[in-house]
Amino acid sequence: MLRTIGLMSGTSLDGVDAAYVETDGERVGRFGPSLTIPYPPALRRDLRALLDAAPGLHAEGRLAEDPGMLDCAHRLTEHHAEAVEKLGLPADFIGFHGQTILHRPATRPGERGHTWQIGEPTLLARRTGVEVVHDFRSADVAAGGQGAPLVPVFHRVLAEALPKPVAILNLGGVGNVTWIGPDGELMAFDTGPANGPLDDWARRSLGQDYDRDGRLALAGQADGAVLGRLMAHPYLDAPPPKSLDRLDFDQALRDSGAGALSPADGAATLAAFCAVCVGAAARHFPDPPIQWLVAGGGRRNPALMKALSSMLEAPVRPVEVAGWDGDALEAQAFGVLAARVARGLPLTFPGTTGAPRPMTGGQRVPAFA
Ligand SMILES: Nc1ncnc2c1ncn2[C@@H]1O[C@H](COP(=O)(O)OP(=O)(O)OP(=O)(O)O)[C@@H](O)[C@H]1O
Ligand SMILES: CC(=O)N[C@H]1[C@@H]2OC[C@@H](O2)[C@@H](O)[C@@H]1O[C@H](C)C(=O)O
Repeated sequence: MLRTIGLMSGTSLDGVDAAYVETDGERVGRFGPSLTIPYPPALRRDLRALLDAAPGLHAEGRLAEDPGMLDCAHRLTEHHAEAVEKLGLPADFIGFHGQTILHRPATRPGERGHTWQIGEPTLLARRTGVEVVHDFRSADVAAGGQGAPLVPVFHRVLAEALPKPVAILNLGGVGNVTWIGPDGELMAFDTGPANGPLDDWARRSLGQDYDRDGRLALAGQADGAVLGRLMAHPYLDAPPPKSLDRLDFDQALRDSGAGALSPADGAATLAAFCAVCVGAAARHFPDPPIQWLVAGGGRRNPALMKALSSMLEAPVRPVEVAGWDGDALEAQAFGVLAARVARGLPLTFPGTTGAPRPMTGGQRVPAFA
């Protein structure tokens, strides 16, 4: 077994999750401690500004040298190094996802896709003295895959003993789902917006980072007209494979008229829309799941969990019912993925990213003694 530390900083831009896992990439020997290092407010703000600017900078070919981007990459890497130091455990590999600032997979055959995760793997290897595995998505995108989601192969390891079919739903800034069939078949894709638009709404209407415990959403009513307009978005019916950039629905949300709703009704509508997207996702599965297991920060939002329960036919429960840690799951996944890279095992599959065949990926930066 390899001793790994997985590091994931998700689309919510709230910080970096770190988790220790002993694994050979195909099984987990032991989970160890995990922790989160929140990003300071200034870094969150700068990352958000970078996310907004990234499409324009990319189109002009200026993203790679953008001083703001380089500065953010450096600062967030320092927080990743701090997370590893705080865990304080010896490791053979670090799985370093980096911060996604732009995700544009190819939309048709022959088109060239792009996915950008920022961070300084060499700095991280120097600071920690541990070999760093990074750049998990670009080989898949270069081969015409979506480059996301990457966690499904880890979900399958976790769910080995569970009755199938089972659906594992991650509610981060964006939602993503893994359906696992009776023989371990995988179907995975991004469902739609999850906490991202809700967080933006809470920031605007409450001046808070998020709608804690869904209090605002629970006080409102979903608006049928706005919801109807959002439900017409072509992403929902599009067959998988498919994946999203954090801001892909921003224009549709602006056009939907949601901005004119009261704070509570707006939050209720966004929570309902997240659930509608998951309901639409379920229509793509080969067979209905026996249960839904929910990971990510959204499982802590009772408004989202309630909306999901009324939308879906099977029970919807946090992953903790299966004995997993819903806050550490994505970080753990990048430990397992680092081990898979080290062992030359595939990361992505036709059923997960639409890769043409099971694909290896990732790059390695050696440890500096
Ligand atoms: N108590 C809570 N009540 C309501 N929402 C919560 C609560 N705790 C966390 N959240 C939501 O969860 C979000 C963070 O989720 P998470 O850490 O899973 O996202 P992420 O990993 O950054 O995103 P992604 O999985 O898309 O990369 C917060 O921004 C917030 O919206
Ligand atoms: C491009 C990118 O960073 N995508 C993230 C994002 O956050 C959730 C969803 O969208 C998922 O597709 C992915 O993250 C997880 C870790 C994944 O690749 O499985």
